[in-house]
Amino acid sequence: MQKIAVIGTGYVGLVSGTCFAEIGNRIICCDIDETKIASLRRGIVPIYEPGLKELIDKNTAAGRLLFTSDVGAAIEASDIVYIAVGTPMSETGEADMKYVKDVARKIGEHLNGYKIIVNKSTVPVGTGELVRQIVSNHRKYPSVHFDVVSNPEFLREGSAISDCMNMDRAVIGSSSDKASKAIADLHAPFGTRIYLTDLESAEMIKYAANAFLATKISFINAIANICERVGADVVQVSEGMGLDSRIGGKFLQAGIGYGGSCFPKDTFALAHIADQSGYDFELLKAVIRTNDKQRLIVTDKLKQAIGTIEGKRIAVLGLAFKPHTDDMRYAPSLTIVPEIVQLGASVSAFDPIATETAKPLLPESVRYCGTVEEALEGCDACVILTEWPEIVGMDLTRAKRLMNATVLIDGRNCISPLSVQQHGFTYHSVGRRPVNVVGSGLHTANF
Ligand SMILES: NC(=O)C1=CN([C@@H]2O[C@H](COP(=O)(O)OP(=O)(O)OC[C@H]3O[C@@H](n4cnc5c(N)ncnc54)[C@H](O)[C@@H]3O)[C@@H](O)[C@H]2O)C=CC1
Ligand SMILES: O=C(O)[C@H]1O[C@H](OP(=O)(O)OP(=O)(O)OC[C@H]2O[C@@H](n3ccc(=O)[nH]c3=O)[C@H](O)[C@@H]2O)[C@H](O)[C@@H](O)[C@@H]1O
Repeated sequence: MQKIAVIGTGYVGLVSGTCFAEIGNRIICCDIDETKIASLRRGIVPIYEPGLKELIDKNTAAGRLLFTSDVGAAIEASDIVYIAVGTPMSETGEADMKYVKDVARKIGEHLNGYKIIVNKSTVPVGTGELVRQIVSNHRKYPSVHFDVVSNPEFLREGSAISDCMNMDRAVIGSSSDKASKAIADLHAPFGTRIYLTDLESAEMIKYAANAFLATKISFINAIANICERVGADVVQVSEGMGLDSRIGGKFLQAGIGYGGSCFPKDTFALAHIADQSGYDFELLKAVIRTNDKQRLIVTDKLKQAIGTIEGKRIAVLGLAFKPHTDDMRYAPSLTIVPEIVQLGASVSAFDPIATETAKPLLPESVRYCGTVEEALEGCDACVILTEWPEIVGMDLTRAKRLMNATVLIDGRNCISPLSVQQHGFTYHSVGRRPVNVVGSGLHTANF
């Protein structure tokens, strides 16, 4: 059993702290946000993540998971201190390191014995060294030693618990073998593969991984745009490409582009790191530009389908940046909904979970609906922005009855073209052919 302080109770701090508790460690999750800590102590989990509340309740009841706003006391009571605070995008594109630096100072001030300081936040290369210097400079007892480790997080929102419990790999970077071993041992109960490296490479692995995944998405979106023009079907193209094990089928789902708290900010941050190092990362900059443009295709398609948007009623289905989360950070809906409203349409929006997070961020005129059906009633077109199961599985017969006109813009390619066509809808997707060719797809050799 390790005594661990996790500083920052955002997605990463809460999920990884809870998973470390689940495998038998004593975890103190701490945050300077006292309201958040007070809620967590009352059993109210501030984010929507499937399975998280149940796991928090189980581990708090077992006494393995504690919450406090006294960050100093949590540091003093622990042998391992995880930094899991935000590194948001600053105005100039680079990661804002303010919170990490504040935490490093705090750790220095409360370093009452040997501790391993582990950075889980996504940070520019060199941050481990920066943390080491800040902690050193603020040490109350200069004779007390510490080690710094980089252990970046790879979980995805919406499947965070399972990602954490079944990591593909844990990347552990440090110049101290003793500290690396301790953090590798901590991961042993997860049965995960361990990749040991130096601090700088571990920090770079995180950015490179996110930038590569973002590149796959922008690449397939560009292919989808070409498919539309030349009459190919991007779903079949990506399936056919993905069967090559060197390419792999994951992250090749075309649509309106990536959003969320990480890909947008991490691609910008890596482009900035490259610029600072004297390398113009043109490829990554093109990935970002392609993604920014991709969300604009929704209103183009809408105009194409219904002519003028002014005075029309549009149903927007899905607001969160992906299903199974209430996170609205850099969600495509934040660009698309204001654009539709600005073009003079009235918007009826439905999202099963993200409505409350979305409200302060979207135009006041948006009408929020409790069901897909309520949003569809009387509308001239329906736009799908997030592939929530209740949206993918909507009753098309009922939808057709409720809608004024039968235009469906599927920004996530999540509805079967054949099915919408059979129900009499005019279907607009991102790079799909209106109807799949019968007999297409994977067949065995003796077909
Ligand atoms: N959200 C995600 O799915 C993933 C995020 N990451 C990375 O992990 C880091 C954290 O991300 P999120 O959890 O989304 O962040 P977040 O912004 O949601 O939460 C950060 C928390 O840190 C707290 N905090 C800030 N300064 C503090 C201080 N001095 N002392 C104590 N608490 C403090 C804030 O009050 C907030 O509750 C970022 O670097 C992010 O890029 C990595 C993988 C996945
Ligand atoms: O650093 C992070 O914060 C995390 O960022 C992403 O996780 P997340 O943003 O939660 O969600 P993803 O499932 O990766 O989706 C990101 C965006 O890409 C979009 N996407 C994803 C896959 C795809 O094929 N096509 C596509 O458009 C999604 O709709 C979503 O908007 C990474 O997948 C995680 O490994 C990483 O830890």
